[in-house]
Formats: sequence, C-alpha cells, structure tokens
Amino acid sequence: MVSVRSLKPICESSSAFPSESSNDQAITSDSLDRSESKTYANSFAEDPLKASPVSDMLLDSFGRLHTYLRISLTERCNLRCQYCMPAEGVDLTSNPLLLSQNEIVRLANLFVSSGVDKIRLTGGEPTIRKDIEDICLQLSNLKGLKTLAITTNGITLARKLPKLKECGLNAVNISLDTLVPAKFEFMTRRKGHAKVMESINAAIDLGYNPVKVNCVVMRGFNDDEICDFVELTRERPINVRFIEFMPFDGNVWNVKKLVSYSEMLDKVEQQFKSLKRLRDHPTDTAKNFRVDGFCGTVSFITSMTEHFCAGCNRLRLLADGNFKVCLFGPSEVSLRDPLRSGVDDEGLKEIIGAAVKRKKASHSGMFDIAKTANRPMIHIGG
Ligand SMILES: Nc1nc2c(ncn2[C@@H]2O[C@H](COP(=O)(O)OP(=O)(O)OP(=O)(O)O)[C@@H](O)[C@H]2O)c(=O)[nH]1
Ligand SMILES: C[S@@+](CC[C@H](N)C(=O)[O-])C[C@H]1O[C@@H](n2cnc3c(N)ncnc32)[C@H](O)[C@@H]1O
Ligand code: SF4
Ligand code: SF4
Repeated sequence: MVSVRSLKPICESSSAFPSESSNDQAITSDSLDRSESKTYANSFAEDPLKASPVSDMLLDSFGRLHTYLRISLTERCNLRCQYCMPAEGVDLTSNPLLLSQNEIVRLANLFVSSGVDKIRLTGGEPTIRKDIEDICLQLSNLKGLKTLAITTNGITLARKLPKLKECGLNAVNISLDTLVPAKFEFMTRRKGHAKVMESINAAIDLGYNPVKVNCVVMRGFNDDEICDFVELTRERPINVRFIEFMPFDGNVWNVKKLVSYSEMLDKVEQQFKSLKRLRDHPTDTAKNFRVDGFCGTVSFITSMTEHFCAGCNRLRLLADGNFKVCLFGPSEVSLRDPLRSGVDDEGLKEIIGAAVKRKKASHSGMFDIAKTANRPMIHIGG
C-alpha cells in the first residue's frame, strides 16, 4: 500500500528557514534541454579571492572554492541499506581513533574561519551520536557559518529535531527510498518506515522549508514509485530528490540497476506535463524542477550520467579524521594524526590546502569508479 496519505498536506510560503539555493525561479525561456551540460568553474574562477574572504586553502587548481564541508559524525548506523553497505556490515574504527567532539569543533572552526559557510552532518547515521546536540550548538556558534545541515535516515529524528533546531540546525535532508513499508524493510534490512514518515512531518511542522527527501532510485525496486514521490510535492514544502545509484565498495551496484536521469525525467514528464526546470545554483548537486502549481519541488542528482563536478564546492571530514577532497577520489589524508601530535592551525592549513590543490577536475566515470577501491558509502557519508 502506498502511504502518501500519511504525510500531512501543508503548504505555507513563508518560513523561518530560507531555501539555501534559489530554486524558486523558473527558467523563462524554453525549458532547458536535459542534455545541456553547463560549465560553472569559470564563474568561480574570475577572481575568487577578491570576491570573497575565502582562504587560498579552499581554492583548488581549477578555480573551485570549497565552502561546504560535510562532516561524518559516526561510521555506525541503525539501518543497513543495501545500496550503502554490505549485509555483513563494515569494519569499524575503534573509538579512540574517532574524532572527539572537541577535535571536530577545532577542525570545523579552522575551516569556517578560512571561508567555509555550510556544514552538513552526516554519517553513518549522525543522529545516533550521543553528543549531536552539543556538536550542533558549538558549530552553529562558529562565526561565518550560515548553514548547519543534516542528512539523516529519519529513524529517530522526529523526537530529536526540536532540540536540534534550538541548537542551530537549519536545514534537513531525510532519506526515503520507498513509500511502501515492506519495500523499506527489504532495502534497509530493518523496520522503521512509519518513523521516517513521522520525521518528515515533524520537520515540516517545525518550519524547515524545503524538507529535502533523498530517494536513491534502483531499477526493479522503486522506479515504479517515482510519480508517487512527485505527488508528495503537490501540497507539501518538500523537495524530492531522485538520486542516480552510485557504486561504492561493498554495495550492490550494477549498471543494470542504474535508472538514468533521462529515464527518470521521461517518467515524470509523461505524468506531469507542466514540469518546469528551475534555475539551479552553480554549486547544486541537484537539477531542480517544479510541477506548475505544486508547493514543493522535484530534483535529480545525476552523478553518474551528467556529473556536476565543475561546480563542486564540497570537502569531507570523515569520522576517523581523514580528509577527503572528492566523494569518489580514493586519496585521503589524516587530519587527526597531526592534530594529536600538536601541529598548529597553520600546519593543518598547509595539509588541507595541499590536498585541495591535488583535487581532480571530475570523477573518472561510473565504470572506473566501480573498479576503483574506495570506502563503503557508510564511511564517507555521501
Ligand atoms: N557525486 C557527488 N554526489 C554527491 C556530492 N555531495 C552529495 N552527493 C550525493 O547527493 C545525494 C544527496 O546528498 P545530501 O547529503 O543530501 O547532500 P547535498 O546534495 O549536498 O544536499 P544540499 O546541500 O541540500 O544540496 C547523496 O547521494 C550524496 O552522495 C558530491 O560532491 N558529489
Ligand atoms: C550515506 S547516507 C548518510 C546519512 C544518513 N544515514 C542517511 O541515510 O541519510 C547519505 C546519503 O547518501 C545516499 N546514498 C547512500 N548510498 C548511495 C548510493 N550507492 N548511491 C547514491 N546515493 C547513496 C543516501 O541515500 C543518503 O541520502
Ligand atoms: S544510507 Fe544512511 S541509513 Fe542507509 S545504511 Fe547508509 S548510512 Fe545508514
Ligand atoms: S564527484 Fe568529486 S568532484 Fe565531482 S561533485 Fe562529487 S566530490 Fe565534487
């Protein structure tokens, strides 16, 4: 049974939480050709150092400024999604080798004082970290940070969100791949569908706007639900984001299970004739659309068939203190070890800056990625 009805229809235009990207402006000329691939790097490269107070540490050799840091708070999770991790689980870093709260805040402070203005907490499942409220409070007090976001599976979020909001969390992405509880249990190898729906409602009730709903689309699993997900946006301030299935170590990736952006878009356009492309922000991971008259929006994260690396502004700090400049780049450098051996901020900045300068222009394509050793997704955090 499809449980769209278990989400409350609420659509208010005003909100205490401004949308981070200017998704609301429809492109006025004829809708964009879906194969159009924009290069945004040049718009950043004009004179990035003059245009903003961002430190050279965050500028890569292609002129991309990295103002968005994703911090993985834990390698653990209360679900076991098939597309993210193997059934047998993953090797876990021992507790003493994980970053402490103080170390996370110290490193985050270094990034924010260098120009990072958006931090996303991820994992594993970030909400299972016991000190998440304190972490949010300390991070949201960092001068210069504009967005403190979370990506969560929503299992325990409904209960925790009011306090997290008080602690400064101002953007929420919730993962939900199916509207059918039995399919949820199959994909996540756990129960909990109703709790995720409850968390989406709670986030809407608390004024998060939009509440982003991340849906990894896999052939034969949920590709028949795409239009049901679009229906969620009719009366709710939800941004449904259909994500192309990506390969990671230990997941069940296979090109036959990948449903491409073009195929997903076809399905949506067939049922929702008035779907219009919106203007994306150059650093967006998503291509954004709205069905005429609908409250929410629909997006596609097209990492595999139309990558968006030219506008990349993202860096990653993993739970074990490793720093990763690209989701698919296997190279990592430890920030934990120099931090623990007493290296000062300038020393850390040198290590970070050198890694950022080594960042490649783009990922190497899905077939190469599938063959290259990386970490399981649950370690990286998306
Ligand atoms: N290829 C690629 N995929 C990414 C990147 N960042 C996030 N994603 C993927 O996008 C999907 C949604 O990720 P989220 O954690 O919601 O982050 P986000 O898309 O940056 O979210 P917003 O900041 O709200 O736009 C996940 O499948 C991520 O793995 C990136 O830098 N490169
Ligand atoms: C790794 S999870 C971590 C945060 C949290 N546990 C959650 O599920 O939202 C971050 C995001 O990555 C997405 N993701 C995981 N594995 C993926 C894959 N193989 N391809 C595409 N997206 C994936 C998830 O759906 C989720 O939206
Ligand atoms: S996608 Fe998120 S919820 Fe699912 S196993 Fe990975 S970390 Fe856990
Ligand atoms: S694949 Fe790497 S370069 Fe491309 S958008 Fe993702 S993190 Fe950035």
